[in-house]
Formats: sequence, C-alpha cells, structure tokens
Amino acid sequence: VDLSVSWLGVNMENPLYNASGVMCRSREELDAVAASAAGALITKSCTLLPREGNPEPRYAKAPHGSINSMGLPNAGYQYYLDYAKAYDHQGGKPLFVSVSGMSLEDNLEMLAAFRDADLPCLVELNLSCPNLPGKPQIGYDFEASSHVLSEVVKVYHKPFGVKLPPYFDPVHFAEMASVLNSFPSLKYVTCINSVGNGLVIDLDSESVVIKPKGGLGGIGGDYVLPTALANVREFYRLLDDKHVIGCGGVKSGREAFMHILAGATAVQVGTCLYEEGAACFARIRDELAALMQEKGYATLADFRGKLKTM
Ligand SMILES: O=C(O)c1[nH]c(=O)[nH]c(=O)c1Cl
Repeated sequence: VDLSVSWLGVNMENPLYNASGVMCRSREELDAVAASAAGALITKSCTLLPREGNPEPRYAKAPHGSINSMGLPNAGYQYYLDYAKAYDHQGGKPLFVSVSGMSLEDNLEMLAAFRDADLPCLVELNLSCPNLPGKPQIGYDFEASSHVLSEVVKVYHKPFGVKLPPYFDPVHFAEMASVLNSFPSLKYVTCINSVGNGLVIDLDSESVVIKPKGGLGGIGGDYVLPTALANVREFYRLLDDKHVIGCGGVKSGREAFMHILAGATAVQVGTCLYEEGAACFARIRDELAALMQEKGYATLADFRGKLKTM
C-alpha cells in the first residue's frame, strides 16, 4: 500500500506527524521526530520572546488521555527560525512552524521574520491556545479571528494554516468556515487543538492533577476523538479548496484511518506520542497500512473523505 501524501508543495512518505506542543520544543526533540518514522514534523508554538510557561505539574496522563496547561513554554521564535534555516528541507520530511504570539503585533512581527527568511517550511498560526490565564481563545471569537487573519495576510503572502480549537455547534462550524473561506491563501486548518479547560480529579488524593488554573487544562487523547472527527468532517465539508489536518485521539492505525475517512489530508499525534515516544509513528504507520490492505485500499486517496452517512 502507498501511504504517501503530496500537498501544498510538500511530500510526505506517510501522513503521520507530531501535534504541535509534543516532542518539539527543543532541537533535540525535533531531531528525534525527524529521525522517527513520522512523515513530517512541527515545532512547538512560539512567541516573540522565550517563555518558561506555567508552574509544574502542568501535564498529566489521565485514564483515557491527558490534560495540560503548559502556558506556551518555548525557546522564542528566533530559535525555531534558526532551526528552520538549518533544517534539511530536501531530506523528505516537511518542517512546519507553529506560531502563537501573545498579541497580534507579536504574530505579525514573527510572520514577517519567517516571510523574510523565505524558507520552504509552512507556517501554522495557532488561534487556539487554551492555557494563557486571562486570554480568551481567538478561535472562539469569529470577529477577532477575521481581524487577525486580515492583518496576517497583509504581512504573510505565502500559503499558511491555522490550528483551530474544537467547535461543538453547527452554527459555529458554519460561522468559522465562512471566516476562513474569505482567505484564499489560508490553505489548511488543523482540527483540533485540545478541548479547553477540562478538569481531571485524582480520587485518592482528592486533588486536581495539574497546578495551573486551579487544575483546569486542555484535554487530549481518547476523550476527544469523536469531537476531533466531527471537526475534521465539518470543515472538510464546509471549506473551499483547503486541506484539513486531523488531530485528536489518534493512538493506532484505526483512528488515523477514521480521520482520513472524515477528510483529513494528514494526521497529527499528541497524547499518544507524549506517552509512548517516537516509536508510535512506525507502529501507527504499520497499523494503518495493514488496515488499508485488509480493506483493499491501495492509497489514502482511495478512502479520504469517503465517510458514509446513512
Ligand atoms: O499550554 C500550551 O502551551 C498549549 N496547550 C495546548 O493544549 N494547546 C496549545 O495550543 C498550547 Cl499553546
């Protein structure tokens, strides 16, 4: 079977890569993803200046997934720009850079720098970080999203993507799709970011499991798969001439297959990668290949977006 994906001028040997935020903050982590069976890699969302992030513990494994309130810890955009400048873009694994400025001005300054560097990597603008105390998610404010994107495309003229929070209402899917469709150079969306502000309780200690925000944090893993699949399918259906990248609940070839069936061009792995390590990519890749073989599909295009309804 052929697991390759070609999209937006990049070629991936398989559709799997890391979710931004997991195994991608340092060059050592990024190199580990690049050295794994992953088909691509993406950096931790970066800010103008380096950030320590929230107090620890700020990530915890939960019975069916994970909770995090990292607070955007990252080395600052220059670090990832330098990594991208040194990266072997011909090596066959596309590098994506995630940008998540603390303000529109910061985003524009970082995007201008990436523009001027004129690198072959694709930029993913994060509109959905749920863990900055006091900062609402841009992705949940349609007017703010439209304004941000209007300013972004004045500065950044190359194709780019956005990381979206999960939506839970057909009216919201339609509203956000309408905003996104008015930006032709916005060529892909990654659905979904963590399900914001969940609360995991440890019964033995009768306590929350992470320190920031009274224990509130973004939820990932098995808990979010149905929501992730719904967002992939709805935006696949509603967006014009854009790709959808699936993220959320992928821990085997089965969930990767589901995301692609729902319309995903490629698929990111977060919680499972955090817990299992980079070996998960070869395992999930092989499981996906076996599933395709079993079902008689030779390529991803044979079943992409072909989810049956009743
Ligand atoms: O707390 C974080 O760093 C974080 N955590 C998430 O689950 N999603 C994000 O986009 C970010 Cl930026």
